[in-house]
Amino acid sequence: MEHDTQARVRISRIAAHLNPRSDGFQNMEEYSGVYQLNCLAKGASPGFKVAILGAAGGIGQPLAMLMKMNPLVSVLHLYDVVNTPGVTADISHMDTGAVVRGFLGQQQLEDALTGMDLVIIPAGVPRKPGMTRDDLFNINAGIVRTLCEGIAKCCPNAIVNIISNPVNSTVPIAAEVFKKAGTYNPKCILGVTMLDVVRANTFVAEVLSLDPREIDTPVVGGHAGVTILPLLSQIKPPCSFTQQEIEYLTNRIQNGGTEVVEAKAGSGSATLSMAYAAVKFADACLRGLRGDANIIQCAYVASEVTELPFFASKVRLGRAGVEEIYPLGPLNEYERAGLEKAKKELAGSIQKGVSFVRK
Ligand SMILES: NC(=O)C1=CN([C@@H]2O[C@H](COP(=O)(O)OP(=O)(O)OC[C@H]3O[C@@H](n4cnc5c(N)ncnc54)[C@H](O)[C@@H]3O)[C@@H](O)[C@H]2O)C=CC1
Ligand SMILES: O=C([O-])CC(=O)C(=O)O
Repeated sequence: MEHDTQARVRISRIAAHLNPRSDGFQNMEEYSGVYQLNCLAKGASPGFKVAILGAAGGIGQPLAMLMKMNPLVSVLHLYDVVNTPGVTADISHMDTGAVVRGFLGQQQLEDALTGMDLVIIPAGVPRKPGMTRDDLFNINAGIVRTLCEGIAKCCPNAIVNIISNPVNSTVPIAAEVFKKAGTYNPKCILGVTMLDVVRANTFVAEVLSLDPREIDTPVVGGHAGVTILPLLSQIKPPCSFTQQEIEYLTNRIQNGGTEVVEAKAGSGSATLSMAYAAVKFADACLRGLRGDANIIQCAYVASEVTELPFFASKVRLGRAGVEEIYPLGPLNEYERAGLEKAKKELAGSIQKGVSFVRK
């Protein structure tokens, strides 16, 4: 009995230390037992602190699970406006190093963000068949703005990975929010276009009967329709295609998201492949933060590669976030024509995002 009481006191102290405002959970009474035991079971291992905003969603849940498995993560904060107690309790039982804490609702956003090194944002509504990514703007623009206001206040130096669509506009929205707050660092805000690269590698490997893990396809521009521009002429190792294969691959990569939206027939868009891509990208950001050399990925960032203020291209990730942005390299005629189409659409999406915050 005596022993039990002492153990309980010790557990509460550790829980309070790890999450001093844990009483914010709406269902904390039922939840606290699970949470506190979890905290006692694990100590924080050395590594990075990562928050996922939208952690209870279709992308958020598998993303949270995969980040819990990442040895570079010591603390994982799961934030959403619904269901985080359940998701947190569930994921916290995984016997990996990261300590998991859940945060529910706007009043806990600041606690979720304080001290974070990397913030990943998959919050917002997904597409249904017949919609474009831009059709999500009206709802998702406001969500991303609010979340970025929190980041600008609580962890202005964190690297931010933006998944919420339309990425072509939500990244400019984030930049404007940070500018308003006086904490804008263009090296830290990255639109996640990794799924386009993942798809490109998969589809190219299918066409050439190769292992997708051996293929590295740069995909530049943005993340919607014609703004997704795969540079098949620059694949490593070099590959050659017929014109018919080039057109098939470009079209399939540009419409990969729609392919999934239609197959899911109203129940959402890509979640599992997106979580995989998001973790691949987040892991690259963390390895960059750790100081690993030569971490190069495609991302949609503030850029001078074209005349547009934002553009996706290969970037080198490091301790400061985006440390170098690579030029597009030599394009063939087909890619040059694609670039012109991409830039035209991107210009409008960027302007729409900027005006949303400035208005
Ligand atoms: N960048 C990319 O390559 C991709 C982007 N996406 C986008 O990711 C977003 C999320 O997709 P899913 O996870 O499938 O949607 P979902 O609807 O399954 O999950 C979204 C989650 O966001 C949460 N949420 C809503 N408002 C919030 C707020 N203010 N703060 C925190 N959380 C909030 C919801 O409660 C929900 O749990 C969509 O906008 C989708 O278009 C999806 C696939 C690929
Ligand atoms: O297509 C969508 O709406 C989701 C997305 O961005 C993708 O799967 O690439």
